[in-house]
Amino acid sequence: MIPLRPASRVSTIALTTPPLRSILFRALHVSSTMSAGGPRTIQPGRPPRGRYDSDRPASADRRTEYKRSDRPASSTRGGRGNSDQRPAQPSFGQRGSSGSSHAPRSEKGRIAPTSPRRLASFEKHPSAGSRPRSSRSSFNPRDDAHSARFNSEARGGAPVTPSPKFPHSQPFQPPTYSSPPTLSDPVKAQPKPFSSFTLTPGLLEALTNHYGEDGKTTPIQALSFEHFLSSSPSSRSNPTSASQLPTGVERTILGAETGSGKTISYLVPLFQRLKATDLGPSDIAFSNQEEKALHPRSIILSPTHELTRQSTRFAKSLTHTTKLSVLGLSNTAAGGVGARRGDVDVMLGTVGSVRRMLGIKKDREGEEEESPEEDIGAGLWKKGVKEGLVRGDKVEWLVIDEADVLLGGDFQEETLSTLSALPLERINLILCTATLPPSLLNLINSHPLLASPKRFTHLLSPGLHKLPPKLETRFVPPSRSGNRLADVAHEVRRVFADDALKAKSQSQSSSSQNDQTGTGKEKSKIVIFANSDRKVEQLSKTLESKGLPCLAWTGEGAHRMRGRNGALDQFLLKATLPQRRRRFEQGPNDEAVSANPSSIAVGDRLNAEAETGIPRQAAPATVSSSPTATSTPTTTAGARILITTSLLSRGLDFVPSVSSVFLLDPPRDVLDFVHRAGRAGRAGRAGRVVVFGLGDGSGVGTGNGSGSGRGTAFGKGGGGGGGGGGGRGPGGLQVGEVLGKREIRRQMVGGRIRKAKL
Ligand SMILES: Nc1ncnc2c1ncn2[C@@H]1O[C@H](COP(=O)(O)OP(=O)(O)OP(=O)(O)O)[C@@H](O)[C@H]1O
Repeated sequence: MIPLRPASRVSTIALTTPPLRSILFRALHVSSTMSAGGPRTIQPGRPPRGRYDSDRPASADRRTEYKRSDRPASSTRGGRGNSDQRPAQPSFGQRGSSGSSHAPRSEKGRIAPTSPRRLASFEKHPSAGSRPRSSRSSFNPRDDAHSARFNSEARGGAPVTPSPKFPHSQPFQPPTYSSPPTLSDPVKAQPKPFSSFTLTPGLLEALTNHYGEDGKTTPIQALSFEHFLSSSPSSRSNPTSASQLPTGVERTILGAETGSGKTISYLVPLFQRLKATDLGPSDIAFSNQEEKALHPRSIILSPTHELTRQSTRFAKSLTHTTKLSVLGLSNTAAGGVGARRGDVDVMLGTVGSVRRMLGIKKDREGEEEESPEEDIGAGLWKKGVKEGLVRGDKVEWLVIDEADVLLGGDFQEETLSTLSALPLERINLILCTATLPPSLLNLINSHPLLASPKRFTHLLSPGLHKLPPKLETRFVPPSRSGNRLADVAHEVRRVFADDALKAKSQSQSSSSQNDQTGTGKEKSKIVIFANSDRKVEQLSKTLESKGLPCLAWTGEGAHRMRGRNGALDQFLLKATLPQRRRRFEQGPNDEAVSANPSSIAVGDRLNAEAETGIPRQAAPATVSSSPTATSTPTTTAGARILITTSLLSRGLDFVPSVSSVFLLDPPRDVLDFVHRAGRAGRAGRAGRVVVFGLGDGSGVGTGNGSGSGRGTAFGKGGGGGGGGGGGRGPGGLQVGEVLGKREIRRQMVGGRIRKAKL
């Protein structure tokens, strides 16, 4: 008899745009109720105990499954996804039954099968091969009551008060805004055709290329275009008249849920307005020194090099017919940065690289001046690009992408020092964010650099602080074996099997309709987030040992140190560049990488050999991008699993085949959850997020008075957000562990912050 996975281990709830504050409530609540026997109070410090309904040990279940399951390792090798291929975009805001597009739902009391073969037979004979749940788990009215409450809330009903039986069921304080942000009028945010706005022909053409003739704005784009493009700067009502800001200088905050098209919402107005104020060839008379300088007209700041590279490429794809120059400081063609002179219309970079390019020295109390190598992602400094190369005198626009990160936590000081080096009083400022914590609002209302002399215009999508509409959430409590890494491997296979079955049925239905094949050709992928580099390494080794090739991507990883995204190509969506630009943008190795998936491995491996001196035959299949790892850095073309940290949780647009996001560790806070989960279900697509380990002994930021002052909800500084349950979990993982602000920054920047010698 085929051993089946106990049904009670996974609970699935179709989410339809729930308010943030109940997400983690549900996480703990559901995981508690999922265990047989009803709810249990979470006890900090207690090790997790998973429960299976059958007497069969979990390990026996898994062993059998591993033996008989498909091995994606062999089947995917060499089959790299075409990340350049832009899929048909589903229209935004479409609601669908999220459950329908994912794993086949078993009837109540039945178990979802876990391999394609079993799934196929399950579809044919739903009653065969499944067994009724044990009496302990066959039906838990609390689950249903919970789902009903939750769905009612999601549909706009009154917020649900957490059950008093669960003291930790609402671990995060709901945001307490001193003056709550006002969401924009949903009528104004209605999607409109791009052609209904007065856009320059080149921009309209580029948008049409991307999203088709009948392409429409998303809500945040509608709000932004309406605000920035409906009239000329001078004719717009100018609330700054009582202030010191020159007429027309603006302060705007763009807030919208993840994957809702915020990048276009600031790029298009920016390009349009730069075009409007374009004076032609540089009007600056350079001194000898300045001749070597770059004079950007706009700067876009991001937290990571990966995001900078992706945004740069996207910006270039939008401007190729508008004759605006775009320069990414994180490009692989970094030599080009040093070679550039004079005006640049749009310059993109991490806050670290822009700061250094502006010639700002860092002066952190208690720390040594960081070496340029700290900011390793771009490799600029290794390539001899000089500090102080950029002048801020011509900057008209400044965009801070992921503003809640860059203006909060450990990035704040660095960002503010960068802003202070620019003539902010005459620069239009756009803050862009998917989460708007009170701390960010407080900062922009009170910090002299930002608050004075005018308030910000808030353009906030009605969907702000909601999960993408078609994102489904699952919670996987600790298994009986207590080995979370093995649980992840098990769930990976389950998800791949679900997706394969779905793709197969889609392809069958399309072939019967059109006598064609071709839907769902690309195999699904999973992005797994862990809270530390060490866990990324641990998990990648475990998955590798179980025949699941993966790419581990950490801040100090070898690929990153070479300043390239090549190995990530199979996971990241890349805007298509015109041929001639592509040649300029990509070095010879990158060109090869794009042209031929298998050449990723060759190109990177040769580089790795050159840099590390380790011969390539020693390379294992798994990519290990951490310098601390014992394995040789290489790449796995065709890997379907990406394991990473907060580094890739912000802003990055993953390929549509990334169907699922796994959270290995309990999310640090609600913001962390929203951003990590938001890497799936983008652009109105269906997706799922699977959260592991929220069961007994776990807890996230429950404010247990640990006094660490870290991991607090919604960026409110100070205590209250301790380590939750704090139980020592399986495999040496700390359950309920929270990340410090500094750790987040370290993961994103990628270098070590050295302490001053006392
Ligand atoms: N009007 C549109 N129609 C269809 N697809 C769109 C539209 N605008 C943007 N997209 C697509 O939506 C995806 C997400 O866009 P984008 O990365 O800008 O989201 P975001 O809101 O910045 O997400 P995050 O908060 O995670 O940074 C991209 O693949 C983009 O091409």
